[in-house]
Formats: sequence, C-alpha cells, structure tokens
Amino acid sequence: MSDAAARTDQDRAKQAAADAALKEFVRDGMVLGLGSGSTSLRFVRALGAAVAQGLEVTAVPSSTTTRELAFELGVPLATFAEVQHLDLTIDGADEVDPDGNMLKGGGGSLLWERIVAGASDRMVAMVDPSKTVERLGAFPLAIEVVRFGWESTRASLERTLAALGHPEPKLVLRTNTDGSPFTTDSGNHILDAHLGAIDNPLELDARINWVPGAVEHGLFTGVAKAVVLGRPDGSHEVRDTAANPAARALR
Ligand SMILES: O=C(CO)[C@H](O)[C@H](O)COP(=O)(O)O
Repeated sequence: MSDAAARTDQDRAKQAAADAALKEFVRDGMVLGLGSGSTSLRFVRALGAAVAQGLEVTAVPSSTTTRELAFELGVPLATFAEVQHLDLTIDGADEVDPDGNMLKGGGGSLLWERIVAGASDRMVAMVDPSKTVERLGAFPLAIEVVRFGWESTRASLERTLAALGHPEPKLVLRTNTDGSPFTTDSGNHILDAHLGAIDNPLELDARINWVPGAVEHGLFTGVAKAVVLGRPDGSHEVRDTAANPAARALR
C-alpha cells in the first residue's frame, strides 16, 4: 500500500473513532475535556456540528489549537477558573497497549492533556489501528522539561532511564521545522526519549517526574477508562480498560 493510501485509511479510521466517541460517550449537560492532535480536532468538528444541532455541553480544551477550533465552531468553552470538575475527557493517543496504557504527546500538549484528564471522572482515548501495540515504546516518550537548565535535566533523565533498564537512552530536543526548539503552550521544551520498548510503564511513569526540571511526560498509565478503536471502513470497537492493573495500583 502506498503512503498516501495508508494515510487516507488512517484518516478514515481517525474519523470513525472521533464520530464513535461522540455518539457513544457524550451526553447532554456534560462538562467535557477536549484533547489535542488531529483525531481530537476531528472530534471537535463533530462536536461543533452536534452543538449546532442543539447538544448542550461545556468544554475545557487542552491546547490553544483545540481552543481556537472549538471557539470558531461555537462550542461553549470554560476555563478552570470556572469549572474544576469535568465529566469526561476525550483525547487521542500515539500508542495504546492492551491494558489501555498510552503514550501521548506527539503533538506536544501532554501537560495540559494530563491536567484536563486528571480533572475528569473519566478519560476515553480515540485511536486508529496503527496506534494499538502489544508493548509501548516504539513511539518516542515525550518528556516536557522547563527551559532553565534543560541540558542538565536531560543528563539526569538519561541516568534515571539507564537505572530503569534503558541503557544509553537517546533523548532528543524536539525542534520546529526551522530548527528552533519546540515550545509548549506552557513555554517549556520537549525531550523525546527513544526507548524502543517499555517493559515497566508503571515504574517509569512514577520515576520520571521525580527528576528536577521534568514537568510531565507522555506515559499515561491507568488513565484511559475506555479506548475507541476506529477502522478505515467506518466501523469501531470500544475496549473497556477500566480494569487496568495500573489504574488499581495508582489508587
Ligand atoms: O497526545 C497528543 C498530543 O499531545 C495527541 O493526542 C497524540 O499525539 C495523537 O495525535 P493524532 O490524533 O494527531 O494522531
């Protein structure tokens, strides 16, 4: 299959996941968290259409890009100054394992995504088949770091990752197309850790945030309570991941 055909298939699958997430999980009166990334933007467009037809929801976006699109589409928005408790967050993911543990942050919005998901009763992930994996880690693990001393933070992270069984981890400063460092909505940088495979997601999740200067990372263990898998033919499947052992261990 050509790259273009694969992309089209992936686009259709993302659309199927976004449409299904809206239909299966969103109800009148909900306060919603909106994710970031292309699948989430598809969800926001579907949500905007539903709002135009009378659906009543309020939403808290997890990035400036998502906020701008939702605003443009007339989705009623709120900030955390107005609401602190959300019913449901719907977001995309870069990888998801059979327990529902995820790698996120490909779009660089992991910190706000984590805050929005953390304020929600329930988080549901939308994925296409290319995102489902037996073991996380082929996709780089995004680690958001404050700009001050990021080089030293990288060295500390390398030591931590090595101690956790990832010898000589490669941590790459994320850049824009012009080569300048990528900056998140919170003004931080991102280091992408190329680990290859993550055998111990729960331990890694707990340990990375101990490193001074590391603000957040893209390993979301036990966060997704369900995963909506969209397929190129427009069908979908909902996987219940609420029984994730990581979710139990975190409580
Ligand atoms: O975590 C994210 C952004 O920080 C996205 O949800 C993730 O990268 C998936 O993106 P897409 O839907 O474009 O494949």
